[in-house]
Amino acid sequence: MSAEPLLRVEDLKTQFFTDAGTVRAVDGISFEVYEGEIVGLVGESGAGKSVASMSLLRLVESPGEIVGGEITYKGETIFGLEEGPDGELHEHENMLSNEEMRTRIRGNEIAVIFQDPMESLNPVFTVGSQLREFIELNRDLPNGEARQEAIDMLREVGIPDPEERYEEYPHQFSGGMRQRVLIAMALACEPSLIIADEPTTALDVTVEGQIIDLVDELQQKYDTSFIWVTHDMGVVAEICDRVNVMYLGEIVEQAPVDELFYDTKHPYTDALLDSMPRPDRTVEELDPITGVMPEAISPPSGCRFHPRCPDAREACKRIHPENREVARAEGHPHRAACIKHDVFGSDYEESAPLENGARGDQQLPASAVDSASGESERTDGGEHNE
Ligand SMILES: Nc1ncnc2c1ncn2[C@@H]1O[C@H](COP(=O)(O)OP(=O)(O)OP(=O)(O)O)[C@@H](O)[C@H]1O
Ligand code: NI
Repeated sequence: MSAEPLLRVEDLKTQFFTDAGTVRAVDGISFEVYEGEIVGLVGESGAGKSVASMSLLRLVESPGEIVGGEITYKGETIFGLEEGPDGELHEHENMLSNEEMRTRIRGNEIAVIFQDPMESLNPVFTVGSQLREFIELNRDLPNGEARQEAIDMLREVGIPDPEERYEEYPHQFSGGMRQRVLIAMALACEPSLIIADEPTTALDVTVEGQIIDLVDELQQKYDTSFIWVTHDMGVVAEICDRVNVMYLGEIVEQAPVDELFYDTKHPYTDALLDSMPRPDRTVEELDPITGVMPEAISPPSGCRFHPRCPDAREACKRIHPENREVARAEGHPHRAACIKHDVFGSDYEESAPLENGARGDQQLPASAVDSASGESERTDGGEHNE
């Protein structure tokens, strides 16, 4: 890609320091978002999708903390650590201040839409007044114009009779309509990037479809980029241009959406796709993923997916693969963190297969806190091929 990405995330790590140990919720993820793209973050519950999203806005709360990596947005440093002369890690000197994040970035540059609109809407104020106040706070509009702008925005997101609905309270709106209000609010400051964290998960399929169509339409009109968080591969297929598949705090596969679906490179992505209802398969053919995702507090050694992976071999218990480019498609890398691919140059081929599936659940004991980086060989020592 020649153009600079809007957002670049490099080796981002976010951890929660709990009594039970360190939760490696986001454990070294890297991805980019280019202008006008809808980029998916997909994975099972607990994969780290929401923590990753909150990290991008620097909204992680104690006992959580971003402990490593770099987040760059339009060339500015949202987060960055660098080694000082004393050998310790320090925040970049040009890292945006909390004040700048609050006044300049959040809402204005990067907006967020959550799953539950009632968390973002105050039940005691009318929808219109909340939208108007938000516009007043964030945009420099002459008196009275914010109201009109709010009504226009409600119309824009497909709310019928916006003048009347302006005066109504959130509980008078259906779930889908409330989600439209949040989209209006997110769009109100014309941000360049919107992070949508499972915004349609609570809605029924028909309403979900309508919201997705709306977002598609608005995205084309305003050329806004999106990070779309979901556990649903069907939604990914509908809306995303490129996709990041997350498993236990890591991105295990990254590719343009068609490439991901038709030339899948990671067994976890395969499993997600097999468990998804599709028009070309009957319900009986659905194949739920075996086992449960282990805790981020004690990830398995080697490849974190190996205890559930149908392709796992002995080497997978030992080698912790980084997300490495295995192909290119549509001018973008197709990356996968799986040593069965030749570019890893591992002994996968010669290694003995593991009998997964038959063995059920093979989680490591909880005492193995932090075992992942301590005991595994990593593949990311030097030979990057990008
Ligand atoms: N406040 C917290 N304290 C401790 N651990 C946390 C906290 N918040 C999140 N985690 C842990 O971080 C990991 C990632 O959680 P996250 O909410 O990002 O998952 P997710 O992919 O968004 O899942 P879901 O689909 O359920 O929303 C999980 O192991 C979770 O238990
Ligand atoms: Ni989440």
